[in-house]
Amino acid sequence: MFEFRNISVSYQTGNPVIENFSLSMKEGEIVGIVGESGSGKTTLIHSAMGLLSCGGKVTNGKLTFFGDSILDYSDEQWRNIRGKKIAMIYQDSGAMLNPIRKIGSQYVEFIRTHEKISKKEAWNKSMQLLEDMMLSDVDHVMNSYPFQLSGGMRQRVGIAMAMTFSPNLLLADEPTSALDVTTQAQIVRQMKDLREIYHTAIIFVTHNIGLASYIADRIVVMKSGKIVDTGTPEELLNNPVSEYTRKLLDCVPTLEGKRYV
Ligand SMILES: Nc1ncnc2c1ncn2[C@@H]1O[C@H](COP(=O)(O)OP(=O)(O)OP(=O)(O)O)[C@@H](O)[C@H]1O
Repeated sequence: MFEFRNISVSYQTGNPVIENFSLSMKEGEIVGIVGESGSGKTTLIHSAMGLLSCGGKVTNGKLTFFGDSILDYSDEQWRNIRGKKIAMIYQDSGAMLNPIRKIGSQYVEFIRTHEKISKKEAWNKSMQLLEDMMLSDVDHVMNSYPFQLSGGMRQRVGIAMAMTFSPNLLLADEPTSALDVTTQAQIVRQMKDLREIYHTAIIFVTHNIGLASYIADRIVVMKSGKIVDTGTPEELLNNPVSEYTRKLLDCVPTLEGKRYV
């Protein structure tokens, strides 16, 4: 469905920050990308969204979406897939919301820029998606300003908006790291449920290999822009190839020899 084939990425400053990275995503698959700060995780998912900043460029390799080479896409082609077929959520997706407009009016406008439906239909669709994210009292949420919601509620709104058009691929950049552990656990569980409802594939970027093991079908460990390990959570937990993965695993708490991820 989506493939990074042997890609390298550089910024204007020179040396590649990602080198020969390959990953092929299946429909509905969740892949966790794990690595320390600066390993290239955000650069990788920005490249998949056509959003590399500051002169960042894919200098080698191919990115394909259902067989189409997206590196050759025009602005118009990008507009048709970005937000609709490939969506993204951030550490604080609420920060993307306009602080002086209520959630409902922003959500309705967002839907109507991509789909020709009435305001009422867009309102009802927003309410349904917020309910899918387990937000209670969605009327209240729709009539609130972003600052009137908690961080966890804003993040749920951001995820609901990203899921609006049942994207084929959701790029999630540390989507829960700004939240307390209880909210983090609830949202990760809900993201797994969303995959069941919408069959969306998810690339879940995180520093936390324990969290990746919980949510992902497959984990890719990155260090300095390169893949150093890959496998199912079970394979990586029981049989890590690289020393770096072993060090990440050492940070996961154990009790009587059992690792608690
Ligand atoms: N706009 C930019 N211009 C130049 N170099 C950049 C730019 N953005 C990132 N880099 C460099 O690319 C490398 C990878 O950064 P990136 O943000 O992708 O890593 P990351 O794994 O997502 O880190 P973090 O977990 O801290 O978000 C780093 O060496 C960083 O300094």
